[in-house]
Amino acid sequence: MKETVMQFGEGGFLRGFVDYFFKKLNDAGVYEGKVVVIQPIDKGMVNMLNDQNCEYNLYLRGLQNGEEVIEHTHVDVISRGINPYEDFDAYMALAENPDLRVIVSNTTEAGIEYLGTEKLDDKPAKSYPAKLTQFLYKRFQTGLKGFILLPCELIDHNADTLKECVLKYADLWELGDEFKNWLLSENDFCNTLVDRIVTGYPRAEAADICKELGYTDNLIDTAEIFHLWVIQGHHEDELPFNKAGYNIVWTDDVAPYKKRKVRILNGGHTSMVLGAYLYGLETVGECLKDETVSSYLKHCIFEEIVPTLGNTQTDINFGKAVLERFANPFIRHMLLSIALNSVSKFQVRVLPTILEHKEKFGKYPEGLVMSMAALIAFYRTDKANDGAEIMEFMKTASVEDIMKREDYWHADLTEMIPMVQKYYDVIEKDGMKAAYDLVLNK
Ligand SMILES: NC(=O)c1ccc[n+]([C@@H]2O[C@H](COP(=O)([O-])OP(=O)(O)OC[C@H]3O[C@@H](n4cnc5c(N)ncnc54)[C@H](O)[C@@H]3O)[C@@H](O)[C@H]2O)c1
Ligand SMILES: O=P(O)(O)OC[C@@H](O)[C@@H](O)[C@H](O)[C@H](O)CO
Repeated sequence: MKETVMQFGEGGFLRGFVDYFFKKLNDAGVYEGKVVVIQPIDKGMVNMLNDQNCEYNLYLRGLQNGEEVIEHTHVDVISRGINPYEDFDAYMALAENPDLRVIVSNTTEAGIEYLGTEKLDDKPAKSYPAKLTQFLYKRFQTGLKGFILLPCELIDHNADTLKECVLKYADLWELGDEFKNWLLSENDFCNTLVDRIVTGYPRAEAADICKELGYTDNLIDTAEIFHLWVIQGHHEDELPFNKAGYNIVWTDDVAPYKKRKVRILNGGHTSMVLGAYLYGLETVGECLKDETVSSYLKHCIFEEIVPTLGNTQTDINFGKAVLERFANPFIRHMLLSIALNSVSKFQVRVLPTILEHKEKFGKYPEGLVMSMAALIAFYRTDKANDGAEIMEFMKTASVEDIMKREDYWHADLTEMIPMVQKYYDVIEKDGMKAAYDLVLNK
């Protein structure tokens, strides 16, 4: 089968998300094309992929309407893996393939960067955008059609940032205006938002799974069933994921989807985990099983976050899906891992809801404000994990001084100090249970 998709990255996320969708597209008979995988950095796993004919088993596991569901897919949509550090020519030769049409990537939050130190004739250039520029320039020279680019990196405006980096390399390497015009007019850099928890290789269960399969698979992948891929652009005719039954949204603006996801899912996590840890729990699953903490989470999501967003049916449904996802018995998500860098997460994921709630309803939301007090109490413990300065300051500074750190919160929070102080005192004197009860009017 022809190769139509080039994928930068061979990690668990892309294999449990993008490759799964292309596999299902092919199976549904609405698309014909394989994915060729490029290893973005010199140390990687394309050899492992090639060693097993680029096939692997993916297990999607979770709750659907309260029932445990497991979906097993033997993914065979990847044609081959190329390591450009070992075979740069094979990588560049792909530019001459007229069938190649889509470029996807997940190079972590660090991958889309402009270094400015590489040369056009490096084999290959170091950063992902530089490698991509080498490739796109070759494509331009062939006179073939441009690409649909779907970066999956979890950074704001992922495609715009990638395009900016490529344009900078075009300037650095003096590739000319004609190339830059082609880049802008013949290629569509689509911002995307990806949402699926991919838990990767199931170390503890792998031996049993291989026994059942009857062969060794070193690249077994696991993920939740839920998926959402929002793509800013309109290529639904060429990539008819929806016809294959998947929740891929083509839109003119990815921003509202991102806001919903960050405020409800990530905001739900960040407002819950610090207090829940102080309360004595370890995982998100335990929180959902605990009556007090799950009531608190539901209160934050459905009484505070969702109403602030606008209380649309879509917001409510997303909130319900998040509860089911958090309760997924197959995922052991540690509170302390979510707690990493909570100060900046709180500023982006929770605080905007608190401030908008006050603006919209004239009062601060009790549950989320309490979570700020819990955050301060958590940073007094030795479990906090954040920048050195933040940890040192947060450990001993007064609630008032912490609230006044506009460099942390990017807002003036003076008005909120008495409320946060009240909850902080309750947590310190009577413990988390008392703070939860106060929020829930018990
Ligand atoms: N696992 C999830 O649930 C999930 C969900 C959504 C998004 N993500 C994001 O995906 C990323 C992790 O992906 P994964 O779970 O497949 O992990 P992984 O470690 O299996 O894969 C990481 C991939 O990124 C590449 N990479 C790493 N550093 C790079 C760099 N500096 N430049 C270019 N490429 C680089 C690696 O070569 C590899 O292909 C994280 O950034 C995470 O935020 C993960
Ligand atoms: O990955 P982080 O540390 O930025 O945030 C922790 C979680 O909120 C996050 O991993 C979610 O589970 C994920 O964003 C779901 O798509």
